[in-house]
Parts: sequence; structure tokens; C-alpha cells
Amino acid sequence: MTAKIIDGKQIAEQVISKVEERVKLLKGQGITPGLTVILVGDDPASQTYVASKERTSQRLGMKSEVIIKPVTISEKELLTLIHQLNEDTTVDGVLLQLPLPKHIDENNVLQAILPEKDVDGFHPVNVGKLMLNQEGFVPCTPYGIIQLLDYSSISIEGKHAVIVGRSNIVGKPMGQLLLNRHATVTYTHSRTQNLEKFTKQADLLIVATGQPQMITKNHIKPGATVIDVGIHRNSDGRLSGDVDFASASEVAGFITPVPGGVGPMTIAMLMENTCLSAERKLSK
Ligand SMILES: Nc1nc2c(c(=O)[nH]1)N[C@@H](CN(C=O)c1ccc(C(=O)N[C@@H](CCC(=O)O)C(=O)O)cc1)CN2
Repeated sequence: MTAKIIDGKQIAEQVISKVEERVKLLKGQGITPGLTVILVGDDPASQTYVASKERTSQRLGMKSEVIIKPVTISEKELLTLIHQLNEDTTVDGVLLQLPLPKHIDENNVLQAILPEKDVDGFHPVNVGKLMLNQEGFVPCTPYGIIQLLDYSSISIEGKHAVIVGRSNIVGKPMGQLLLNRHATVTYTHSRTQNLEKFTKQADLLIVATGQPQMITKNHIKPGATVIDVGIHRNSDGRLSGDVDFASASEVAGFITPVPGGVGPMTIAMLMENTCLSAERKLSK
């Protein structure tokens, strides 16, 4: 078997086109959705992702702002900035680019963002709403993966989804989203014994481990859908994921590439969440 490639770039463009129409409608009613991204430090990968967020939001006609702070910023200063953005009525979405320097308590600062401006979906209120299957904000990467499956007509209901990785950004919300769509969900992680035993049962295998190319054809049930969330820059400058793409493609039914799979969807869903935040403000 040779897997069909799920083209994240193309699906992201479709999502973005729909958001563009919604932004036009909002502007017609005097509302310009506003996104502010805070970047602390000078990590090159974070700079790339933030630039992409800025470029895409500008392209959509949103009010786009990137605030860059030195790595030495104190937690107190960062909290003051977030409080200012919470008060700013022209800002619909506030996003703090992760990772943060070690001296800043990530939970503390993420919780300072108003839940109604938390377009990353990381605030405990939005995490709780996801658990209860209520409307809030859904974290962009797992939300994007659901879109990849839907746009590719890959059914979720009744399927066995196995998640490899249990981060707050991807693994945990991913499992909850799939559960809300009636999948049977298994979480695995770095201390799971005999990982293959679980991954080989997966109809939908979502890999977010941060370990380059750790998943091979030996982990995959023939015909399964494999979603690779990992992103690693190799010594030759090329990008690869947590899945050995060549090997996995031999047995998977569908697979996402890196680059051009999940990454572009993260940006697209951020645009959707920002637009949604502005729409909610209008309907209040
Ligand atoms: N506050 C947040 N921080 C981080 C998040 C997040 O969702 N919210 N996710 C990741 C990084 N990330 C977004 O911020 C992100 C990662 C990758 C891509 C992407 O488009 N990747 C491209 C390749 C880009 C490249 O050349 O390096 C691809 O996969 O095709 C977008 C966003 C951690 N931090």
C-alpha cells in the first residue's frame, strides 16, 4: 500500500478563504478582528511561526500586532502587558507564543489572558469547556487535525484513535476532541510499555512526541490514518516529523507530510478562532 497524502497546505487555504469571507462581513459591520501575538526572546523557530501568524492575519485584513519582548522580561511585566491587552477593545485575540523562558510560570501567564480573548484555547476555562463539549476556544493544532480529517472525508465516529504524546497543547485536547466526536480514544506516552501493541490497534494514529522519526511501519495497522504533529529541523536544514514518512507511507492509508501537513492548519485555525472571537463580541 502507498498512503494518500493529506495536503495540509491546500486544506489550510480552504479554511482561510472561508475566514476571509467572515472577516469581510465583520468589516462591513464596522468590526476589524484584532490579533496580538506576544513573542518573548529570539528563538528562531518561534520567530518563524509568529511571522507566519502576522502575515496570514494581515492578508485576511485583520488588525495584526506582534509584541516582541526580551528574554529577560519578568513575569510581572508580562502580566502587566497581558492585562493591558485584555482591556484593549480593538484586540479580539491575545496569544503568547510558546515556549517561554524558564523563569516565567507558563500556567500563571496563560491564565491571565481573558478566556474570551484566549484564541489558543489554553485557559483553564476553555480547557474545561472542551471537556464538557461546550463552546469556547479549541487549541489550534488539534482543531486543525479535526479539520484535516473532515476535509479528507476520514470518519471519526466509532474509530479507535491512539494518541502518542500527552502535552497540554496537542495530546490531551486532541483526545478530548476525538472523544467528543465519538471515537474510542487511547492515550500513550513516554512511559507506555510496548507502544507498538497500542499503535497497531489505531485506525487514527496521532503522533506528537517530539522524538524525530520514532514511528515506523512497524507501529502502524495497514490502512490506518497517520497524523504527524512533530517538526524537527535536520542538520541539512530540511524539516521532518515524529513519523518516518517513507516507512509509514508503505502501510498507512492516509498520512500527513512534514512540512505541509499539520503546521499550516495551526495557523489557519488561529485565524478562525480570532474571527470567532470578533463575531462573539458583535453578538453580545
Ligand atoms: N502559543 C502557541 N505556541 C505554540 C503553538 C501554539 O499553537 N500556540 N504551537 C507550536 C508552534 N506553532 C504555532 O505557534 C506552529 C508550528 C508549525 C507551523 C508550520 O506552519 N509549520 C510549517 C513549517 C514551517 C517552517 O518552515 O518551519 C509546516 O509544518 O509546514 C505553524 C505554527 C509551538 N508553540
